[in-house]
Amino acid sequence: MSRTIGGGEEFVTGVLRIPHGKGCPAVSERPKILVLGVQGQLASALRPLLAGQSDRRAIFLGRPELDVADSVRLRAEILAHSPAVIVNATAYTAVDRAESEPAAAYAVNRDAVAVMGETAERLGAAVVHVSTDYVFDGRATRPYRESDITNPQGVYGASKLAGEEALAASCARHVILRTAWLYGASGSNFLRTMLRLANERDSLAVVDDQQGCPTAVRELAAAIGIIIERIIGQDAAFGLYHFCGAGGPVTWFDFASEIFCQTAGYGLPTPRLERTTTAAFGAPAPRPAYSLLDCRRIESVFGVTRNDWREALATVLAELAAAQAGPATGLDISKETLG
Ligand SMILES: NC(=O)C1=CN([C@@H]2O[C@H](COP(=O)(O)OP(=O)(O)OC[C@H]3O[C@@H](n4cnc5c(N)ncnc54)[C@H](OP(=O)(O)O)[C@@H]3O)[C@@H](O)[C@H]2O)C=CC1
Ligand SMILES: Cc1cn([C@H]2C[C@H](O)[C@@H](COP(=O)(O)OP(=O)(O)O[C@H]3O[C@@H](C)C(=O)[C@@H](O)[C@H]3O)O2)c(=O)[nH]c1=O
Repeated sequence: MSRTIGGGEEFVTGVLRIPHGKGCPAVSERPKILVLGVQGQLASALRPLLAGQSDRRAIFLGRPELDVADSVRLRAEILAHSPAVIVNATAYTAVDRAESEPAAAYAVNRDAVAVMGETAERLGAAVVHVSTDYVFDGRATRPYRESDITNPQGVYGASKLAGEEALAASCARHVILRTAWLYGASGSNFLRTMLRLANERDSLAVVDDQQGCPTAVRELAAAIGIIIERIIGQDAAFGLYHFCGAGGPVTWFDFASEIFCQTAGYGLPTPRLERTTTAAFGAPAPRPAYSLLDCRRIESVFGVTRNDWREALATVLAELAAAQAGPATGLDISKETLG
């Protein structure tokens, strides 16, 4: 099976082969980066980033061709590709659904990560893994540091913490990046949910008692790109890092307000926003009331810079507008495009 997805890259039975230019090292000599995950927010943001590196080979493997919960196949695929670096961009991210599907959440968020770690250790490969602010209980009064005690409140956060622990136990060289409130121009995220709901309703109630900071997925991908380079250059400090947008804390209500403030500039209708509470909203999964991440460690060790979340949002909206340019507004937020 062969089909083309975005930017002319060829997608062959689940393997995305990144084209390369002249004068590059032979294909077999280039360090291979195996990205697990194809369609998700992070995998989609990593694709153009890794495509720009002519001296690396990047392979994307994910559903439907590879189910990472199939541990036998996952192990076999990693061994067959024998990468220098594995980036795990798969996860079970349905926070509310995880409460009633814990086995499915743990299969992807813990067990698959354990297999990635064990297999990487056998190969001498490094693993870059992504985790979440939802490993914390939200009772802090200052940004969470990497050394702070975890205490997840829901199944999703608990399964992600179990994945962190499984990777650490594997003894593979690894970097775990905890991030928060990820969003981008594509995929399933709060920004796109807000734009879709604004198409359907005149008013929206949004919780104003959970504090954190939105993170543009393209910025997380850029940080991962820097970390991959340092790993390949044998210059990486492995371990646990926090990474989220700068300028927080804000609430989901603040995020929604800023979204509609900025999209008004594109001539889009602005729904009336009402503040609500987590209790009144009544989502099935508990979420931390405060989950701002202290990101000084990744800034100092890897030189990663972070943008103010409002500026990052403006960039993402411009990207969305460019990708979906409509003649009238420049930003097409029809139900069809937002899914
Ligand atoms: N989204 C967020 O707000 C946040 C995310 N994170 C973490 O960041 C990382 C990236 O998240 P993000 O890109 O947003 O997540 P997405 O939900 O956008 O993508 C996850 C991807 O994993 C794939 N996947 C799930 N189960 C399997 C499986 N069994 N086999 C193969 N692939 C599978 C999904 O495939 P399919 O498309 O087929 O479902 C999907 O493409 C995750 O580790 C997540 O926990 C951390 C903080 C915030
Ligand atoms: C759609 C909607 C949500 N909300 C609330 C529910 C929830 O408390 C908050 C965020 O809702 P969402 O369901 O979009 O986001 P949620 O699934 O909680 O997002 C989380 O995803 C996982 C994967 C993470 O790792 C976290 O960092 C975080 O980004 O906003 C409203 O108040 N009004 C609304 O109309």
